[in-house]
Amino acid sequence: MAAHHPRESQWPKKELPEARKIMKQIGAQIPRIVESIQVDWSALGRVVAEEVKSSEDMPPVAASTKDGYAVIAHDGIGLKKMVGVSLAGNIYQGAVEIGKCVRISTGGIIPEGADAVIMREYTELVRQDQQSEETEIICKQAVQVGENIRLPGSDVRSSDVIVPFEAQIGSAEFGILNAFGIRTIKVYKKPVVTVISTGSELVSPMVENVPLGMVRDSNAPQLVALFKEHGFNVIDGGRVVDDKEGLDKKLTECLEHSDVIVTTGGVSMGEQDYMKNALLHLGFKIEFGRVSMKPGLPCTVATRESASERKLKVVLALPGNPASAWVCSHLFAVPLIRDMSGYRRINHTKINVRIAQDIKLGDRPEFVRAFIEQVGDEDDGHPIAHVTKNQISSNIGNLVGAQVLLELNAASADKTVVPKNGLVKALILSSNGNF
Ligand SMILES: Nc1nc2c(c(=O)[nH]1)N[C@H]1C(S)=C(S)[C@@H](COP(=O)(O)OP(=O)(O)OC[C@H]3O[C@@H](n4cnc5c(N)ncnc54)[C@H](O)[C@@H]3O)O[C@H]1N2
Ligand code: MOO
Repeated sequence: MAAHHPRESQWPKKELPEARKIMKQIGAQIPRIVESIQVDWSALGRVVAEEVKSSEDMPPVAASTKDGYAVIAHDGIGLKKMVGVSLAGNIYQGAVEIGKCVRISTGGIIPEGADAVIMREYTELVRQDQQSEETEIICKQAVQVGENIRLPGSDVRSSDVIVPFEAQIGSAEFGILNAFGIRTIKVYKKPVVTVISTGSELVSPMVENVPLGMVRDSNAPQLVALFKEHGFNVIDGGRVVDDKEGLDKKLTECLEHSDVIVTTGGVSMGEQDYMKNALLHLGFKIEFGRVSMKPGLPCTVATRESASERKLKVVLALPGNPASAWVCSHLFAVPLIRDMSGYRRINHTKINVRIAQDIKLGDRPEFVRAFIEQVGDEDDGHPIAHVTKNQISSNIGNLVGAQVLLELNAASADKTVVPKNGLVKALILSSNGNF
């Protein structure tokens, strides 16, 4: 059987920029879906599909920005009789007149007649009653009209935009939506992503004594976790053995409820690598079947038209090596899913870093896992990056602690090494939705 197995890949190697362009084109073909949700914790991280406007002024009335006394500015320094208190949540109903004041707390409503607040620190207590309530104070400093007062609408005016179209709901947006009592909001619906591990050697991570030749499935937990970190709607689709019928069945089953499927394993040259054929058999178009990058050479992406609201199903069939699956997920799956979820910025932020050691360049562009030294180089401000453990793509240890992916070119005739302290581009592996 193996003798008939091809000795060369039929899939042309795409250059990385071309593969990225194809991913963008796929994203552009998929319509974004709008849904209405409650403004509760589940709204965090969602992308807003409408411009949210305020319905009222904030603050609604003039309020104090300091703890002190509401006074009339031109009344000047000297003795003031205290006629009442205006605490946050407790309105003083009377009015302030010349020679009088009202004790006020930060956020308290400015009483009628008053046009300034003098801070407590610039006053002196003269008299108090038997209940220790202040009755007379001296203002030791003059105040200007409007001093320590927030005017109505000085924060937000009625009909101002409070959360812009396509903003992501983070703590600040969540806060302002709550400040205005907005209970429902239109957001982009998250695509459903299913992760499937393929491989006849795989056993559950729960297995204590793994038989020789078998391995615990770590790709599915790793990728489900990565997608959860990004706030995606992800399902663990389980494992399937390397077998044509089994793969067909599993993919067909998962396609029913998924917009995107991410599989690992079975995409290279092995005699049991059926994934590409399974996709072709299910009517998918292979958009690319190899990418000139390390790790991730056999990274495969396929699409098929669908009658669903997204109009297109996408399968990212990633290599089984743990580092390859993880890096390809960052580079291809995360930006596509972010795109489908309505994010404006879908790619990782790139920064320049200095490398802490010589790095030998390979025959393909390479994404090297690295961490950033806490204290940057104070001479020029570039963070210093240290490569994590042995970078071989079958290793899993090099992913632990990785904060950036160093983006290195392939070696050329005149450049085979990036020397220590050399500057290289690095992708920040933040799961922060703002990227
Ligand atoms: N003759 C060639 N051989 C290989 C080539 C090639 O071009 N010609 N490419 C190599 C590259 S590059 C990669 S990457 C791997 C990818 O192979 P597959 O995607 O077919 O992956 P598998 O063979 O199924 O598995 C590879 C490796 O990863 C382990 N694995 C798989 N799934 C999991 C999982 N869910 N959890 C943990 N570990 C997993 C698997 O046991 C294998 O050790 O192919 C090279 N070969
Ligand atoms: O490209 Mo593979 O992912 O190097 O081992």
